[in-house]
Amino acid sequence: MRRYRQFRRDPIAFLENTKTFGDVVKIPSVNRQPTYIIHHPNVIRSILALDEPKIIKGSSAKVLGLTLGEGLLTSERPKHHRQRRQLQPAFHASMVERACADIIRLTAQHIANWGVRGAFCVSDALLDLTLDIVFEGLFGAEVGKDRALLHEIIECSVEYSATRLMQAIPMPYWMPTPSNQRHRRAVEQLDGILYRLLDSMKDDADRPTLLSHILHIQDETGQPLPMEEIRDELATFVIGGHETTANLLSWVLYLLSEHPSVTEKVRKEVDSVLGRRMPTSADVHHLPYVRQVIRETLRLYPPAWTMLRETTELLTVENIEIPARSSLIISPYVVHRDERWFQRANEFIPERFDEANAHEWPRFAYIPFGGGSRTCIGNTFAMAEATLVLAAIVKRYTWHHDKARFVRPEPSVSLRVDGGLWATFYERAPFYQAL
Ligand code: HEM
Repeated sequence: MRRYRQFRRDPIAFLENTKTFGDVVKIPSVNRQPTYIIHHPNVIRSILALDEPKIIKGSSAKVLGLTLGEGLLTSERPKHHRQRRQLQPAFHASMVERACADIIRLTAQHIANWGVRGAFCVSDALLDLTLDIVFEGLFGAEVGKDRALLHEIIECSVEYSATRLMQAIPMPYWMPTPSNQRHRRAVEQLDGILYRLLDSMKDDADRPTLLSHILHIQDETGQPLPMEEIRDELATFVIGGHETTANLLSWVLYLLSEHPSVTEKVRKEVDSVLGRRMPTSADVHHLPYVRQVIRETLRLYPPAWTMLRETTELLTVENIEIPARSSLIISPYVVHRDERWFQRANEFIPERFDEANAHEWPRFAYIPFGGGSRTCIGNTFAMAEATLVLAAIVKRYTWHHDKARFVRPEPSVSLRVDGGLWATFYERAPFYQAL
């Protein structure tokens, strides 16, 4: 119980400390289900990719499922296989390319007044931007008058899920506790917004977006997906697809503000590639240093800081036996900072991702987007989005974060900046403001 309390108080420090006990560390059970913390890339590979038939998401998916239902993130086999097969084509490079136009337009609108605001919470501003990008870029719809309510609903359900995921024995969901009731109300409101969105999109389903792709999916008998399943996918993309990228961008802005020489290199690249013009989707692949900065930020502050699994059968890997019905915790945050795979692991060195350098780490030592059949379906989209948003910000502004506020990670469902990142932005010379 003492260990469990330590975990709840500071999960990241707890997970990091367990590294000193080995590559697979067993934590005694508080609910008759032993927990194993996994630190070795080979064991991670086995869990995420090689031994998938013995692994499920289990209770963590059930917790997130209270909000997301059985969408792609929370479903189990065989439903997950079918959903992945149906949804994968929507994430084709051509869809990402089409969405880039929305990303660039929305970024220009959202950042337009950052230079006259003084210090503000840029993490909140990024959440607002990435929410619009999911709605307009992926659904072809506007957030509209539901914006404030939607942020509130998402915050309520994320907080609720984060708390419940950390509880060894959570209160049953049917009990009318204040937090259960608040969560139920939030889910009802979310349903209202998503079903209204679906209603309004029926006549516009021919625009090539992720949403229209979902609306056109048919089963073997030619039937469309049930409305409840479409709702679950939309909830998954809204909640899974915006805070992760917003948090990533907050951490990028923080790290750049702390590392002026890296910022200078980024600025040089952005200025030389874009000159006076706006970024376009083609620039995503012509800004290699920007992408290295993003990859290195994903290493140090991976938004998905843990991945949770359960065994359904005995798993034997690297001579270690993990019994059936065990909980498994993989922490990209901890694995990414392991000196065995990354030299000067706690330092921000984007050059380690330079294509010219041989990447010497084992494949599953760098897993910001997971691995195996449950790899993030939005990874290409997220990388394109982060690259374009960062390029647009760098082109127009310099900034520094508020050093009076201590910046540290808050491990919620994804890895936030605790209290949000506060920063002041300054317009660069007009030549660079062509956005
Ligand atoms: C920086 C941004 C992002 C990060 C770091 C990230 C990370 C991840 C990770 C680690 C997983 C695997 C979770 C697990 O195995 O338990 C995942 C799954 C997923 N992500 Fe992302 N993600 C990001 C952005 C996005 C975006 C933009 C979308 C949607 C457009 C998205 C949609 C999903 C979905 C639907 C899944 C479930 C995939 C499946 O189980 O088949 N993510 N993400």
